[in-house]
Amino acid sequence: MRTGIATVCLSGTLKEKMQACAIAGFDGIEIFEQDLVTSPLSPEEVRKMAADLGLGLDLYQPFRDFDGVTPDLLKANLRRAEAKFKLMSRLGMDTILVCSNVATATIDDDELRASQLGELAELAGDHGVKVAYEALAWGKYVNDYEHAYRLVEIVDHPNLGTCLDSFHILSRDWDTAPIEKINADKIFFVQVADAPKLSMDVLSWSRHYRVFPGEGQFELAKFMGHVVRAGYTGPVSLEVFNDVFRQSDVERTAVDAMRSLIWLEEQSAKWLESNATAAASEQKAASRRRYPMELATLPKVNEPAGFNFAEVKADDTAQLEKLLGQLGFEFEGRHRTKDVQLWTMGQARVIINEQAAQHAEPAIAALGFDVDSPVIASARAQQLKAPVVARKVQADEEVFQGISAPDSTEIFLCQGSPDGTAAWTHEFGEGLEHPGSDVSAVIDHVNLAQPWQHFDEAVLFYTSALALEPQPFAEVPSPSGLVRSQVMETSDGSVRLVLNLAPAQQAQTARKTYQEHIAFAVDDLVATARSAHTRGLEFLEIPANYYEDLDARFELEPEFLATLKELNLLYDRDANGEFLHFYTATVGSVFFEMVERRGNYDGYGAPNAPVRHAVQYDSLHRS
Ligand SMILES: O=C(O)c1ccc(O)c(O)c1
Ligand SMILES: [Mg+2]
Repeated sequence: MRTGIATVCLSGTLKEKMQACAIAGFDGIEIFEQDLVTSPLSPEEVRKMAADLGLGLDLYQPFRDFDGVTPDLLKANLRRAEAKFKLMSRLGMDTILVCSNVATATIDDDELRASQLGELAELAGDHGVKVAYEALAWGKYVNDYEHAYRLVEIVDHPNLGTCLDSFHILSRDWDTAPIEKINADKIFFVQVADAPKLSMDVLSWSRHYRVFPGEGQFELAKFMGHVVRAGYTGPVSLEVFNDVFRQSDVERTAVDAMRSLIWLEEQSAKWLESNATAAASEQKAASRRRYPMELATLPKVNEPAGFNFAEVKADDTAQLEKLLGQLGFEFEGRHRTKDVQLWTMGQARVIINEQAAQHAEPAIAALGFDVDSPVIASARAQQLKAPVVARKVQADEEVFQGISAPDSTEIFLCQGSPDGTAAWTHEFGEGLEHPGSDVSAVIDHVNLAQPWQHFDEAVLFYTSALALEPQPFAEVPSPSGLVRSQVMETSDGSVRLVLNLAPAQQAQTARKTYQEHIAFAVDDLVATARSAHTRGLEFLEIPANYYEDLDARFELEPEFLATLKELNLLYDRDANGEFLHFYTATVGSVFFEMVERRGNYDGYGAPNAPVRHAVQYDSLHRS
């Protein structure tokens, strides 16, 4: 698959964008007109730079408001087009995108449109240019890709084809299956963009909220499957208008973009395999290469089976040790060569890492996941351009395959075991065989705060590298704004990550006010809370108003309600079951949560999240 990206996706100057695209490994780019017009580089210099960087200049765009106009306007439009064709010849480019008219079209007549597009194609032919006609979702008369293609068919000129843009097609819910009926020679270009499902006008949605494939909710693998089945072999190019990407680090965004295409390519191949038509499978039997477009695959991974460990890091670890002890964790010993400690409760393993920078406040530093094969999982992550984390190991020590997540949490791919134990624990203390007390406890979920400019990147990272499934995002009210919250989990819930986006105001204060937490699931939360209370644990104090509201909503047994209130426990219930939980006070940027899931409760106590945010906000501003 030939990969591409439109310069409009990225921040910076045209030169910076082109360099970043080359570093990220794109085959070609779409030059967005604005980027050229505002560049100090001459067209010849751009052409040379692209050649030097090994980047194809695959599409010049956009050319707006051409068709369905009065004769006067047509004349002016053809003149304008010719100027661009001449420019393209200096750039060494041969394909231009012409969008359906949104502003100046006054005549809704396909015959007229076809004759005008025919004139454009003829002129383009004189300059060796190919016109890719694209139906914008908000086009005045042409806003449907099948309509745009009908016009291309009517004109029937070698220099006129169509451009398929997933956003314009999927935002309008157009059926993608008819793409297969399009003559592949007439598909001059394919653009891909994902988006969250939002209910708003489609123009604003397109201009501000597009994201890279895998970061939104569109069925892009299916879209691409139909494109591949149509026989298309040209560039598959990202065209993502996004306010955040346009102000983020250009090289990093380009890598995120490339990751999305590598992942989409694999997903498209997968979609084709599981949606093979009878004809296609016969063809498959006949030859291994079923379609003209070759789709690369990746090392395959299953979703992780569980958390292997969580690691918190601090310069002064005393507070962390105290908290874990009060929660009922046992200190299992120090590592034989590294300055790290192992604490366990049942199968929940927490590493306290003392190798932090001076004065570094406690923070979540790493997460380990149980995978079938750490080597295969690591190979996959690296092919998806995840940065590798280097860890020093001595002889006889478990070699951890590590990658760095977008928020720089280190992710370790560990060998899972059927009984939930971890092979590396013997490196601690006196050579523990199977540490862990007789209580049953596991890591239930981990909640990570994401910097605003890396949230979408994180969703794609965990989806593509770890095979976690993103759930629809929610917005949780907090005293300093709505917190965007997105759950990423395995189908059986054995790994649950919650990504939270701190309100911008919080990210801007000098003090690191965002908080992250690790939640442990136990069988008897009330008993766990009572023991923790006896050991002097400082609970997050829940306001009395909360318990009144709880009673109003759930009509709880008075005794049970009194216990919840006494122990600062939170409660939720839905059709599947019940959820009890409590939070500790925060040390540095970390706090812990203890939960008990009853029945098949599958959530996170979302109705209680605003209470937690408010209490934490209050305690921060009091201290
Ligand atoms: O938002 C626009 O105007 C616009 C321009 C060119 C495109 O290819 C597109 O998909 C949208
Ligand atoms: Mg487009």
